[in-house]
Amino acid sequence: MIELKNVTKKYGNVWANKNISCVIEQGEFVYVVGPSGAGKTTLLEILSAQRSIDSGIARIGNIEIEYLRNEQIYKLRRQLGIVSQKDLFLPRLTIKENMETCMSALEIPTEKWEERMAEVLTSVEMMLFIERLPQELSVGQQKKIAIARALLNDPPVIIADEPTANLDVKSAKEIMQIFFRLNQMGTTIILATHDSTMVNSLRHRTLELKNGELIRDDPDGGYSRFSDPKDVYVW
Ligand SMILES: Nc1ncnc2c1ncn2[C@@H]1O[C@H](COP(=O)(O)OP(=O)(O)OP(=O)(O)O)[C@@H](O)[C@H]1O
Repeated sequence: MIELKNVTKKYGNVWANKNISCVIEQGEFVYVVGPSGAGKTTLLEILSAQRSIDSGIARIGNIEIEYLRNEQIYKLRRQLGIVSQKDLFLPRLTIKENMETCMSALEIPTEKWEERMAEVLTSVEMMLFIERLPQELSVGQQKKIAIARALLNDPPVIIADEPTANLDVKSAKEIMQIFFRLNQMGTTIILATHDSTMVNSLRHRTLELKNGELIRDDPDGGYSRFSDPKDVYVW
């Protein structure tokens, strides 16, 4: 379970997150929506222990994020799958070498590397691309690799920040199918997006932020109460 109680984060005079409270249970699929600058990335960074908070309480499991010492933060992050807005790959290393670097950091035993890498890359249909350099892949393919990398430690929770940004509809659907499949297998998914059509098409609980405040926590989902019901993708 993830729990936020009156969480606040300010940058100077800007309330990036203001008094946010919510509980996310294991196995939920939650969209985080809102206009640019609403505080989505800040919220996801708090949930993944990448950002400190000014006040309130943020808990992942029974771990209180604010009071973590450094090595505990490192341990906690290793239990989360994080897909950031900008996926950082080591540009001179192949996908295989990038994955190996990550598995080394995660302290996965070397004898398990090949099997683990094949498992996660096959799950996103990218096994054929392991000898390529990151820049030799399309944006959508890089995103799939980023998801595969986030799966290496088999995390119970995946936090993804706009994973379909800058993708065409077909690629966006493919990426979302991966998240839906993972969720069906029990993984908690917390996913920030601007894609109102996606949020309306496959409805899940939706947290809507505006000016740093949580203005809607809707278990029935949908981008907005006022959104056009015809505004959906055909799957
Ligand atoms: N490191 C920072 N320093 C100063 N202000 C910041 C910083 N990070 C975010 N902000 C400000 O906090 C507010 C929330 O930003 P955040 O990136 O969380 O929004 P967002 O909803 O993710 O936006 P987008 O959809 O454009 O990615 C914005 O006003 C932003 O300018």
